[in-house]
Amino acid sequence: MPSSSSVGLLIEALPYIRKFQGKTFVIKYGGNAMVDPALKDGFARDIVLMKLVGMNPVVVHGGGPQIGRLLSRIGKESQFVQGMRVTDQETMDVVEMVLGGLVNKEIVHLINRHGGKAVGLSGKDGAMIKARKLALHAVPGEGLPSEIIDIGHVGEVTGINAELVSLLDGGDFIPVIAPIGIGDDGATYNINADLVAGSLAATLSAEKLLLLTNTAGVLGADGQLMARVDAAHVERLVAEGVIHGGMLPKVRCALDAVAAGVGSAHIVDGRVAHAVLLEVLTDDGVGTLIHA
Ligand SMILES: Nc1ncnc2c1ncn2[C@@H]1O[C@H](COP(=O)(O)OP(=O)(O)O)[C@@H](O)[C@H]1O
Ligand SMILES: CC(=O)N[C@@H](CCC(=O)OP(=O)(O)O)C(=O)O
Repeated sequence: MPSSSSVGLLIEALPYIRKFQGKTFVIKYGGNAMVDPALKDGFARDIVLMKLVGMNPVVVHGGGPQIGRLLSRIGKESQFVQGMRVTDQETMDVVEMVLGGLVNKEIVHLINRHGGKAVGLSGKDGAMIKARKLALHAVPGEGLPSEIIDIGHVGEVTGINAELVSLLDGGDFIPVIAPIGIGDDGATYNINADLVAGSLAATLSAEKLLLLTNTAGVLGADGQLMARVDAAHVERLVAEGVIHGGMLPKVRCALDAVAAGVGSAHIVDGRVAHAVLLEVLTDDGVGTLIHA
């Protein structure tokens, strides 16, 4: 017998389930949030439940730590500039193997084991993610000499062909996407998963963009969680160095997504059990809301 408190939770979820019928949610599952087997199971069940009650979850995954582990096994150090992995040709091969292979299939398998119908794709499938070489600009105070920094085969999204994603959504499938892009020149690009999630959310006019990571959300100068933050405040925190590293692409893509019409963007603590459902189906959101 469910207790009255679990019935209360279901009743709390009801208006959200009605409001979000048929709506698309882009959920970025960061490599740092894929730590504990119970949490991973919880994530998969959240996604399956969303689909069963009529929403369209689209998963974009990272896998930075998993890439780093394989690189170190072949004797290669990981190096990051502004949260982006410096990617030579050998690193690009490892990135494609780990993201398109291991991590993608692990998530697909998890979702399917919990009763979903997940299909794994990389940006090469259906020519989905078009990219060009990222022009990374030096941030003041970083001590780097040139205006534009060359970090190798790192890409930025130039276009998304979401036809395949829409087809899968319509057919009851759950797309699980690895952030690999293709250039006009045929080159393969390593793209930060946050940036792919943001662009995909904008292309699909998503209701929400959720970025699951390993912090409570965006922390301010005092180290406290910020419940909401806007564009001007983000730029101040970046200039002060309070937002740095892996949080930079997150806040930037979240701002771009809301500016492009995505309903809302949230940076969410993936270490909290069922963080996705807590954000989507309850009155108290978790993490930081990024608004224009
Ligand atoms: N202001 C900030 N608030 C929270 N985290 C921050 C902030 N600035 C930098 N970070 C860093 O960003 C990290 C999240 O980015 P990243 O490691 O790339 O995660 P993911 O693998 O989930 O994409 C945090 O663990 C933290 O170290
Ligand atoms: C260019 C770049 O940095 N690409 C990332 C792609 C994976 C990713 O984004 O993983 P997380 O979300 O787990 O950090 C990388 O090589 O690590």
